[in-house]
Amino acid sequence: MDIVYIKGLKTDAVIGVYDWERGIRQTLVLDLELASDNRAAAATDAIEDAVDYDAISGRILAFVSDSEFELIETLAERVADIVLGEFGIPWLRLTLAKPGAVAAAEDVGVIIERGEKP
Ligand SMILES: Nc1nc2c(c(=O)[nH]1)N=C([C@H](O)[C@@H](O)CO)CN2
Repeated sequence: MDIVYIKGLKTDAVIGVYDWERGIRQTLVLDLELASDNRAAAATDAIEDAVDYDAISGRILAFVSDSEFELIETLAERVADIVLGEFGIPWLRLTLAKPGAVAAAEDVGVIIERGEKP
């Protein structure tokens, strides 16, 4: 199994459980590891045969920046659903960080793995 990855994908959204969080936008940072078989793309040298990290990044940014969930768990799950369902990715590991949420921590977040490893 090969990996195509996206690291440090940053945007902001309305996210949080507290009242004061519902009226502001906060930074979110995503890292993704996407299962792939890179040999097909390498053989043809064609983007159609590759896991297109640019297309996936754009879709995620559009979704996250429009979202208004309370929990980062919910947002992470929805992003995983989109990537698995719309891009034919069989397995992923997704890290969603909310830097600044805990003042004394560098960042906090969740890590999920979804799908089946090929
Ligand atoms: N496991 C989680 N814990 C907390 C979350 C969350 O989304 N998942 N959110 C908050 C608050 O919104 C926090 O980010 C405010 O600083 C607290 N704990």
